[in-house]
Amino acid sequence: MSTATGAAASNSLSPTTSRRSSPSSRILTTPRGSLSCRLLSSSPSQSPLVPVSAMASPGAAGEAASRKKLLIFDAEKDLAASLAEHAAGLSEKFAAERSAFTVVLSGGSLIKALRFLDLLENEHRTFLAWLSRDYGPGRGLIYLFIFWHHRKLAEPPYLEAVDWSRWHVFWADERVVPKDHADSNYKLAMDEFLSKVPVPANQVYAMNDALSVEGAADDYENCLKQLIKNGVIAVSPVTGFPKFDLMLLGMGPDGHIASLFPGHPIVNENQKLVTCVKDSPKPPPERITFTFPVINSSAHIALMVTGAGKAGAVHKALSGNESSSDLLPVEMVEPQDGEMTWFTDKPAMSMLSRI
Ligand SMILES: O=C1O[C@H](COP(=O)(O)O)[C@@H](O)[C@H](O)[C@H]1O
Repeated sequence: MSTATGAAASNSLSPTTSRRSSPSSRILTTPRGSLSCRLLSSSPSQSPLVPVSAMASPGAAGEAASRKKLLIFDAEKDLAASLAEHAAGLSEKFAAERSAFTVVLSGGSLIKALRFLDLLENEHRTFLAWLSRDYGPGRGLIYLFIFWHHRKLAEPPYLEAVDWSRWHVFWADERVVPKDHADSNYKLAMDEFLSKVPVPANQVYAMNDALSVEGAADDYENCLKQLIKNGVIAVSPVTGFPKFDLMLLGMGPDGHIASLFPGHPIVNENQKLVTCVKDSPKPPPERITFTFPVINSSAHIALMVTGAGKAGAVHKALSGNESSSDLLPVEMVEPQDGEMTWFTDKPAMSMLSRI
C-alpha cells in the first residue's frame, strides 16, 4: 500500500496540522484508478469511511495512485491548515526552482479555506477562552498581554515564511461582472485573501471587466500567452498547454469545477486556453473559464470539496458507476503532467461506503 504524502506530512514551513491531527492512510480504489487516501481525524478510530470498489486496471491504478491523493478532514480548520501548508510548501519549492510561483484561484467556498490569518487568530481566541475558563481571567489577561506584545511573532508562519513576491495569481474562472460586484471572484479573493498577503499588485491577473464576455476570454488568453513568452508561466512538455504550479479548484454541488458545467459543450474545448459561457446554470450567466487542457496540465491541482451538499457529486466521481459519456466535470479533472489532491471532509464523503 502506498501512503499519501500530503502536505501536512511533508512541508517544513508549518507544523500546525501534523501537531493537531492523527493521520491514517489507505488507498481508495475506484473503477477509474485509485487514490492514495489519508484520513485526517482528531479521533481516527471513530471516523467512518472510506469507499472501495473494484479496480479496473491495476497498472493504470498504480499510475493514478501516484497522481491523486485524497485527504479527509474532521474539522474545517484542519483542512484549511493543510491546504495552507500545501500551498506554502509548493510556493517554497517553485520559488526556489523557477523564481516564480503561479497560483490559480477559484471562487466560492475555496477562498474561505485560504484565510490563513483568521485561522490562527481563531485558535488564539479559543485558547484564551479555555485559559480564562479553567485558570481564571488573570491568566487570560497575561496571555492576552503576551499575545499582543508578540503579535508579529504570533501571526501565522506563512506571512513571514512565504515569499509572496514570487506569487503570480490567476483565476480558473471569473463571473463577467464589474470587479467590485458581489458576484466577482476577484472581489471575493481580494477581500478575503489577497488583501491580507503582500502579493505584488502587478502580479495579480484579473479579468478585464470592461470587455464583453468573448472579449474578456480572449484578453485573458492573450495575457497567459504573454506570460508564457516572459517565462512566468511554464509550458507542459507533455501537453503543450500552460503548466500552472498550483491550481486551486472548488466543486459545485452539481459537480462543476471552474465554470465548466455538466453537459455544457465547452467541457470539450481542446484548443483554447480560456473560453466563455453565456448561459451558466448558476448565476451570473456570463463567465469566462480555463479549459480542461489547461486545468489538466497543472503541476499540482488542489480540489477542495466540503459539505453534505457535495456528497452526491463526490459519490459519483469516486464510485465511478456511470458511463464515461456521462462524466461530471469534476470527473474530467485528470492531471496529465502533475498531481492532484482532494481536500475533503466527512460530510462530503458521506454517501460513500466504508472500506
Ligand atoms: O460558481 C462557482 O462555483 C464553484 C464552486 O463554488 P462553491 O462555493 O460551491 O465551492 C467555484 O469553484 C467557481 O470558481 C465559482 O465560479
